[in-house]
Amino acid sequence: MKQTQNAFREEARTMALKQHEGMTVMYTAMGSEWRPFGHPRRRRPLHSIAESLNRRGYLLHGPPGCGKSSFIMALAGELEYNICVLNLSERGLTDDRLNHLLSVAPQQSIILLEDIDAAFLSREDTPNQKAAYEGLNRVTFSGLLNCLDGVASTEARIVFMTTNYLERLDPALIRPGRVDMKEFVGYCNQEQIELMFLRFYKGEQAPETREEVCEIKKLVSPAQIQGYFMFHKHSTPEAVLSDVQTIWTLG
Ligand SMILES: Nc1ncnc2c1ncn2[C@@H]1O[C@H](COP(=O)(O)OP(=O)(O)OP(=O)(O)O)[C@@H](O)[C@H]1O
Repeated sequence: MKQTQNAFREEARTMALKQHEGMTVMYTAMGSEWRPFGHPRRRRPLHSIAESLNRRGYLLHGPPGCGKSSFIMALAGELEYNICVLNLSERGLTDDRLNHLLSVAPQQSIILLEDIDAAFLSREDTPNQKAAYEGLNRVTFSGLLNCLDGVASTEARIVFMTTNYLERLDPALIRPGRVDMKEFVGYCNQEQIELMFLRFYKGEQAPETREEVCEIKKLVSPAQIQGYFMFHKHSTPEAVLSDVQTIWTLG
């Protein structure tokens, strides 16, 4: 019986080794032994290190409701990637847990760190706030940087961060190598307003209403326009047209 078990184990080991041929397995120390950690990674030729310097992380910044998350959803759909969302402000998320989660995140996935500015204290916070913060079990800034550098070396993962406040981010977080592309996602321009109205109203009462919106010349987000559409789902064209000002006050 024992012999059969050993033979079976040996065969499983050989099969596992075969399966991971050409792959680099990562291990972590658990007590006194090493255990495989995360998914095996394809062996990395040296020249790929230089190549990958160009494709590590992306930062989308801009006012709320302008489409940062929607863009990432659409991109994931297009690439057939999954999205792993992480809230760094979550209580109990320590450096180790973050490191672990990033290592075992499914392959072909976008790691999305939302509202990255909210995860750390800014220099203006009071000593009281700092003390309260330090008492919590949380991710440290240097822990996050290490984790990000680790993810960057794995294949088939893309890191996206979003924030409403670019100016609150520490330059170390968004330096090239960690964030290689920063993109501002802002309020609607006239063309976008037109497109949204035309799509929603299929041309019916669209023209006058969108002209009204453009004429007001106030910044408007796609989320605000969408909220307005929802509010007026069953309204008459006259009501839609007479109520344009509420785009900025609804919700
Ligand atoms: N370009 C767009 N076209 C149509 N709808 C949009 C567009 N951008 C955003 N929306 C709609 O606005 C809502 C909010 O968008 P989203 O969550 O992507 O914004 P966000 O920039 O990520 O906001 P926040 O900074 O608050 O997280 C969603 O319901 C989305 O459908």
